Amino acid sequence: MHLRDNRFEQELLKVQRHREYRKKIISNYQPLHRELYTMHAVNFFVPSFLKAINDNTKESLRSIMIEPSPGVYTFEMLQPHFCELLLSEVENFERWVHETKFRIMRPNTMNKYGAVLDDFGLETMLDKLMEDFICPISRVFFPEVGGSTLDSHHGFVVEYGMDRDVDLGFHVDDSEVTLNVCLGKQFSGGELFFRGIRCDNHVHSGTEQEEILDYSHVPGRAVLHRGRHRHGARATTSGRRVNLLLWCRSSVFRELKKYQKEFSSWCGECQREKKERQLLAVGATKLELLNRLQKSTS
Ligand SMILES: O=C(O)CCC(=O)C(=O)O
Ligand SMILES: [Fe+2]
Repeated sequence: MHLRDNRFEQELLKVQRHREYRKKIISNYQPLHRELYTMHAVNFFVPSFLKAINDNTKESLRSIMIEPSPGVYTFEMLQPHFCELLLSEVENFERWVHETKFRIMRPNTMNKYGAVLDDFGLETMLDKLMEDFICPISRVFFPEVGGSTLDSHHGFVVEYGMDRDVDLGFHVDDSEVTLNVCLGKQFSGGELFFRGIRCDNHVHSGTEQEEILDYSHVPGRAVLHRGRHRHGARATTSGRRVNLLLWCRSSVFRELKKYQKEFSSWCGECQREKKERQLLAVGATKLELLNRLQKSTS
């Protein structure tokens, strides 16, 4: 068997196993707040957010946004009541996990706590959230990384506190666009820090002064950024912080990226290198012209 076939088989097996895992949870876990499992926009979102999405113009979306650093957008999004319900649903799920001793998968390798919302029945609702409420925004603000063609997601909550994860290391997300909304509860610390957008080749390169941003989470308030925007979360020093994360992906963008390797217009370092090459080229042309002028006048 070819290596490629083998890898394909393994991938298929993984998908099948995950499907079984999900089925097992969903057929055994009893949701506490059924109203969370289908999209009820009026109950979920604050009126300013709903209006901007309904108007669906660049201006209306801009009007609810703050952009504290290029490429990081924050806006009021979730109603306090929705945050409370989701927090209580997650607690209920965790109680069930504890009581049944079900071995759950964590959201990713960086977290010891937290839960994948897609795994216990919230996938359809989160798909709608991405399609109808995030895509209209990312289409306008992140078109160069597939913001208009988001077609799959990974939805989860992260939990920080003294008896949970404390902080989150510097990383990039496996997403084109990431939505991060604070659900509560009461906490201090836990700031998000950003350090500029980078492609695979430049992910470890230095940071420019203007790329540095520290953002303090506010319950109900969303942060939207490119997955390739380098970031991390500082220690939550007291209380408990829970955030909803939606890593949104575009298969179209991922396919296109394979054929467009040498220059990523969205990477800060690629842009700087391009500018430097242009400056060098301009300098060389000037020198050449000067040489010719000198020759013709001597
Ligand atoms: O804790 C946070 O707010 C950041 C979480 C995050 O960046 C992630 O899970 O990818
Ligand atoms: Fe992240």
